[in-house]
Amino acid sequence: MSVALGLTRPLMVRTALVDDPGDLISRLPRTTPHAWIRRGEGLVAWGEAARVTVPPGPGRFGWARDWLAATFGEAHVDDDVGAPGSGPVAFGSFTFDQDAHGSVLVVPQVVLARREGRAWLTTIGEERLDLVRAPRDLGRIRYGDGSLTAPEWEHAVARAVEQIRSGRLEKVVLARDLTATAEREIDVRVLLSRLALRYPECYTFSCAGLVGATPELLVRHTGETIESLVLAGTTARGTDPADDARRGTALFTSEKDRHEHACAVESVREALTPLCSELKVPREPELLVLPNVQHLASPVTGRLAAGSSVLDVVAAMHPTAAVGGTPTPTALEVIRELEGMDRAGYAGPVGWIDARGDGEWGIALRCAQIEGARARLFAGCGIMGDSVPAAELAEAQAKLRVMQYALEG
Ligand SMILES: C=C(O[C@H]1C=CC=C(C(=O)O)[C@@H]1O)C(=O)O
Repeated sequence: MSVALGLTRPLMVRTALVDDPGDLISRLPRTTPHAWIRRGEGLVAWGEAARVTVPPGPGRFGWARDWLAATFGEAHVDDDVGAPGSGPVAFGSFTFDQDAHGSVLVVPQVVLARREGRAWLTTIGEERLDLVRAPRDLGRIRYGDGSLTAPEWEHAVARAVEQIRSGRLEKVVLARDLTATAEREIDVRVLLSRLALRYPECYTFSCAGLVGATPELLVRHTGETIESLVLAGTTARGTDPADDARRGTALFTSEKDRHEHACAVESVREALTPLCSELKVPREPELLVLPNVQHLASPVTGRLAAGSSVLDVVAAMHPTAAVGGTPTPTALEVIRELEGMDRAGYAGPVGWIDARGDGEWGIALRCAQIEGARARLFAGCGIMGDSVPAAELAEAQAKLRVMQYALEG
C-alpha cells in the first residue's frame, strides 16, 4: 500500500464550480493523466493524493471499498457542488483475473469535471496550477505479435469450439494481444484526444497506464439507480449505407450472435437480481453502430437496495459473459488453458467512484496498457459452437483497430 508523499492526512478536499473549461482532455498535463469521458462530459484528473495496490483475491472489491471508506471518511471535504463525481474521487482499474496482481486505486490531486452543463474543479491539498504543454506526436509505430501469433490464436479458437461442441461449456470469450512500439515515449494525451474525437459514444478512459475507448458500460451508479449496457455479438461496418444496413440486419437475425448476446444478458440479470428491488432487461437487443464495428446491445436499468456502493455492484457483475463466458467458472478455466496470456487490466473493470459510492465503471475493452514507448493492445471475441476461427480473427482485428488508430492517427 502506498500514499503519495508530501500530502498530509486527512485529505483536505475542496470542490468549487468553475467556468466551462472547454475540451477537458486538453487540460491534462503529461504526467499521471486520468480520464473518463463520453460525448465531451466526464472527468479528467491528475496528480496523486493517494494510491493503493489492491491485493488479489476474491475479496478485492470489498477491500477496495473499505480502503476508500477509510480514506474518504477521514477527509475534510468542502463541496459546493454535491453531484456524482464532486468531492473526493478515486479512479480504479482491476485486473480481469481476481488472482492477478496489478489492480490499483488512485485518488488524484486535481479533478476537472463537466456534467449536464456544469463544470467543477476538485483539489486536494494545495491548489496547483499545472502548465500544460501540447503533446508531441508518437512517430512511427511498429507492431509485433503478442503471446500467440494469428494462426496460433485461430487454433485456440478451434479448440474452444471443440470444447463447446463436446458440451463442456456454452460460450467462452477468447482474447489476443499485440505489441506496439512508438518512436518516442507515448504521451497518453495523444491517444485520449484521438479516441474521444473518433469514438464519442464510447467511454474514453485512462487509469494507471490503461488507455482505451470502451463501448461497454458495466455499471453507472447514481443514488439508488443503476444502468448497464450489455454488449455481445459483433459484425463489421459495411462499405456503404446499404451494405451497413444489410450487415446490421444479418447480425440482428443471426442465431449464433443472438445466443452469444443472450448469454451475456443472462449473466448480468443473474448478478443484479439479488441486489435490485426493480430490474428492467429489454426482451430484444438493439443495434449499436460504432465507427469500426456494430454490436448487439441491451441497456439494463435497476433500482438498488439503499446503501450500496458502485463497487458492490461491480463485485457482483464481474466477469460478465461478455468477457468471460457461460458458465463462468468453466469459461475462466478454458481461458486459462487456451489464451496463453495474462489479460492484466484488459476486460477488467475500469472507472471512478466518489465518496457517496456513486460512479461509472466500464469493461476495459478496445484498450492498451502503455509503458514508456511500448503498448500492449488487446481484443477478444465471444466463441460459440458454430464459430469460424478466421471470422473471429477478423473480428478481433477490427476491434484492435481502435487502439491502432489511437497510436497512428
Ligand atoms: C471482448 C470484447 O468485446 C466484447 C464486447 C462486445 C462484443 C463482443 C463480441 O461480439 O464478441 C465481446 O463480447 C473486446 O472488444 O475485446
